[in-house]
Amino acid sequence: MAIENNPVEVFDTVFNRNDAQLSPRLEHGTPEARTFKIIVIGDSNVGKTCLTYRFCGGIFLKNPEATIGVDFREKTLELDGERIKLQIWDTAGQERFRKSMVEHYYRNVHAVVYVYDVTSLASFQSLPEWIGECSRHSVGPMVPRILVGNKCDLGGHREVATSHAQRLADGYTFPLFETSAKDPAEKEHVDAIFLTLAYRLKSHKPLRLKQPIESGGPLWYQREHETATCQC
Ligand SMILES: Nc1nc2c(ncn2[C@@H]2O[C@H](COP(=O)(O)OP(=O)(O)OP(=O)(O)O)[C@@H](O)[C@H]2O)c(=O)[nH]1
Ligand SMILES: [Mg+2]
Repeated sequence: MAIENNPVEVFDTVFNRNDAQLSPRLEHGTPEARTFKIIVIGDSNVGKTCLTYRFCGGIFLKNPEATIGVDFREKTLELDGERIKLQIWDTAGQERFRKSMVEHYYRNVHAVVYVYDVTSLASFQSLPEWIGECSRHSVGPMVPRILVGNKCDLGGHREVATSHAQRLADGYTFPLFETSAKDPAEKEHVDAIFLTLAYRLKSHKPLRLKQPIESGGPLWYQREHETATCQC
């Protein structure tokens, strides 16, 4: 769902719920899934919308419009018998379309996907800026993050070598994925990005709130074991 006009107003009206309700929950005795908020960020045109569409809907969007504010997509997975709902926030890369939404993006976020375009050195060079924006919005070090190089199907136009990206990822200790939202053969790799996060999140239990949710403070998690099999 695209947010247009006044993004914040529409956001509040359409979703009619506050960020506290987006925090992970498992209501015992009910089939409700624990819900985790994942934000997808990076420069405009790197393919954030196409990647999230490929994961949630299984298709490649040929002519997506630039995202205005944020689009929400959800996917529920069953991992080791537990239902996990990923609420994916596909954010706008263009500054003018994200200004009024930025606080919403980062509030109570559980995981972050940073996307760059392997055929655009500029989009890769922007990554420290995006990572810095997360820190400025109090996204803590325990929040799982993944670096994704998209548009690998355009191999002949590549401007960012895998080794170069790997060095950056290693420096931040983020996993690196290179893939293509366009190439149907890459669907499994696209899924792997979000499954990796789902497994990481699944093994996290809410530890305590350093600040009350109402004040916009981050949630912090205690890592437990990671699980090994997927039944999604
Ligand atoms: N060749 C190729 N093109 C892609 C791929 N993913 C996205 N595109 C194209 O790249 C363009 C931008 O894709 P979007 O998904 O809209 O990019 P975005 O990051 O969401 O852009 P903003 O919403 O403006 O932040 C579109 O023309 C897509 O068709 C890919 O894997 N390969
Ligand atoms: Mg988009």
